[in-house]
This record gives sequence, structure tokens and C-alpha cells, in this order.
Amino acid sequence: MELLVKDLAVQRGGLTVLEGVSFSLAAGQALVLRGANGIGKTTLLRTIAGLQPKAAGELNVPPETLAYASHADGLKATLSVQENLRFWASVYGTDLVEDALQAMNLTALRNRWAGSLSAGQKRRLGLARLMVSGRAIWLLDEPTVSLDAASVALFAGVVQGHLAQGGAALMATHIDLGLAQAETLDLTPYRATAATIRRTDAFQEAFL
Ligand SMILES: Nc1ncnc2c1ncn2[C@@H]1O[C@H](COP(=O)(O)OP(=O)(O)OP(=O)(O)O)[C@@H](O)[C@H]1O
Repeated sequence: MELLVKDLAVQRGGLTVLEGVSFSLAAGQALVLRGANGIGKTTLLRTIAGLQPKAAGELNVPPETLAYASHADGLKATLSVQENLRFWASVYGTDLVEDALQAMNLTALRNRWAGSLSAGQKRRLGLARLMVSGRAIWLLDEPTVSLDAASVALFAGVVQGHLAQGGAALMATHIDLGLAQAETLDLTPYRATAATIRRTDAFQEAFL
């Protein structure tokens, strides 16, 4: 189980935003993506998750290993907390609903409609969904947005447990989760140059 990224270039709105990105992520590892707002962290995560095509380079994802938690929590507002998790457990074919409810401190809220949860509670449910997936590699885009300090600590513990069980995590976050194994990848050097962007424009004019 290893995610391999080599000389990857990613695009947003028809423009290359990052190029030459290389890293690997093995079992037990966490990698934190850093870089200024707009540098392309979300675009990189979406590309690795397979939601958009890469512009260039190599992307080697072991099959059926990824679970992606985006800014949107992917919740059904009219289903209860546990119904949401059961839905995803059936999609992924797992039996991890109770574990996830416990881990994200959602047992008291299990029968509440997801639409009635606070922003932080919704975020906790979105992260519980990730646990329910049973997938090894978690892709996390700003996972701690809306979380209070106690919930951040809870979540850090969940990620720690996931790594200890041989999982891996790739996350864009501006805060320090205090994960001992976490390494950092600053994307600043991989910002696409003006020359690359002009080439991309020329390509579009020529072929689109
Ligand atoms: N539809 C679009 N058309 C053109 N440019 C876009 C479009 N969507 C996003 N962008 C630009 O692409 C770049 C990368 O955006 P992305 O969301 O990946 O950045 P980010 O590093 O995740 O930012 P943040 O830290 O603010 O979440 C940004 O400069 C953004 O303005």
C-alpha cells in the first residue's frame, strides 16, 4: 500500500497551478500539504482522488484504498447521523458505524437529523464517514475547519490510531495536529511558472 506521485502537474480552470510535485506515502505515514491560499492544495487532493484528470506526470494509487473528505461533508440532511453512516457503510461494505460514532463523539447525536447539526458537529460526522469507509489512505482537505479545540484533539487521536493500524493520511491543513509521524510538503516551489501558464494557454488556443 503506497501512494506514489511523480512529477505531477495539476490544473484548475484550464490553467496549470502546480507542476513537478513528487512524493510517496506509505502505511503509517502522514503528509501535511502547506502553501498559501490558492496555491493548489485542493486541486492536488482532487486530482489524487480521481475527481479531475492530471495535467502531467505519474499518479500511482493502489485500487480501492482512497477515501476523500472535501470541504463539503457529503451528508444527507434529511437522514439521521447514524443513517448517514449506515448509508456509507453499505456503499463501502463495512461494519464500522458504531466505532465511528464512538470515535467522533457522536453517540448522543445518533438520532439527530444531519441537517440540524452545528457546523462542527457536521464536520465530525463528515470525518466519521471517512472512518466508516475502512479505506487505508485518507485525503483530507482542511479537516479541522469549524472544530473546537476538544474536537481537534479528538480528530488528531483518530488519525493517530489510523496510522498506527497501517493507514496513511494526506492532508491540507493550516493547523498543527501534533502528529509525531507527520511530515510536511511545502508546495510553494511547485507553483506553476508564468511560462507554463502561457504554454497552457497556447495549447488551448491551438487545440480547443
Ligand atoms: N474555476 C476556476 N477557474 C479558474 N481558476 C480557478 C477556478 N477554481 C479555482 N481556481 C484557482 O485555482 C487555484 C488553486 O485553487 P485551490 O482551491 O486548489 O487552492 P488551495 O491551495 O486549496 O487554496 P486554500 O488554501 O485557499 O483552500 C487558485 O488560485 C484558485 O483561485
